[in-house]
Amino acid sequence: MFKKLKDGVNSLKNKVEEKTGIKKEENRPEEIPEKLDQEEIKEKTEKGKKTSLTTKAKKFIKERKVILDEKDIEDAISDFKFDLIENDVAFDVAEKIGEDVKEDLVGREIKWREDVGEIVNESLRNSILSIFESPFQFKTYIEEKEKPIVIIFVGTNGVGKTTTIAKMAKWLRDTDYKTVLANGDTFRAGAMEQITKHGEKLNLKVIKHQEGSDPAAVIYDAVEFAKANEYDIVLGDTAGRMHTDVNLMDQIKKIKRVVDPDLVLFVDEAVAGSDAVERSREFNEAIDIDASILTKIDADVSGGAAISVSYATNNPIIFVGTGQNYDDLKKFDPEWFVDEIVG
Ligand SMILES: Nc1nc2c(ncn2[C@@H]2O[C@H](COP(=O)(O)OP(=O)(O)OP(=O)(O)O)[C@@H](O)[C@H]2O)c(=O)[nH]1
Repeated sequence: MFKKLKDGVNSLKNKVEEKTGIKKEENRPEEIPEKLDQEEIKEKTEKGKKTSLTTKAKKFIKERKVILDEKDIEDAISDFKFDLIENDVAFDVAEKIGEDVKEDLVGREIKWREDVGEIVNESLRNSILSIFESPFQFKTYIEEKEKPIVIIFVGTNGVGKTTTIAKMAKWLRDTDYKTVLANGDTFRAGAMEQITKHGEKLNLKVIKHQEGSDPAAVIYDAVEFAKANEYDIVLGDTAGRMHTDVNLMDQIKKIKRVVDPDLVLFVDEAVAGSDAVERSREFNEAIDIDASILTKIDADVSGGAAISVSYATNNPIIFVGTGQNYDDLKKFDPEWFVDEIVG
């Protein structure tokens, strides 16, 4: 998973390693050579390696440590930012990560036995984890919040909103929360059928009105139903809409006004890459989302969208969709994500 991003990280590590002149552990001699082998320097220079590398190596062997300066890593960081952007990391996010890593590495004293790759890894880990940092925990929220909790799902067409609602509904049902579904997608005939089928399969109540009716009224009715029947959770589906469609964006604002949901969850597909990032920004601006869910992470995705959606909305990603079955919804774990990329 996330192979291309991993390649970018490895390339950054190799470049910084090369600049320090500190060899990878497996290539390192047991003891520090007393003096630099002049033949080796000559050979390296002749092969076209930069003089700065040999100077650095010479200095290192003499002093048994290297202090990284900006020019040592400038090019490597710049190439890395480019790799990030190529892998769906938004420009401002790539800038932030590049600057964080640079700030952390410049002036760093690296000693003989230290692993340069590991030092770069740590810098990257800290920078990416700081983007995902959030006090919000979905499970705790559901446990502690006054019931019924009303959650609406928003996003563009076909990204997996209804499927995600069904997956979440199953998990809530299995955790003994009384859950009702609301079909706020009155726009598309198939949508009603789709959510009704999920309701039947999961043995859950679905509140629906006829096609073309006001979606805000449907979800409002579901909330009233939940209150009257002591349900815990209302999951409201909404029609897929492009953030550029003013009328439909006005409609979702109305749903938010009328229903006053506890949580607005933005759903998008990880495969959409930078488009998902742009959409998350626009939806957040229009209706102030609380968290995101990225679907289709099981497809061959670059992974950059996860970092960028979180940064662009300043909100956590709480779940990822990992397939088309009911159990294919996993809690998003930033540590897992960073381990996948950085190793
Ligand atoms: N591989 C994979 N497919 C998914 C995932 N989530 C949803 N899908 C598939 O994506 C397609 C669209 O899903 P829907 O749930 O209908 O999407 P939607 O956002 O409700 O669509 P609209 O109602 O048109 O806006 C379906 O074929 C789903 O099975 C996932 O995590 N992985």
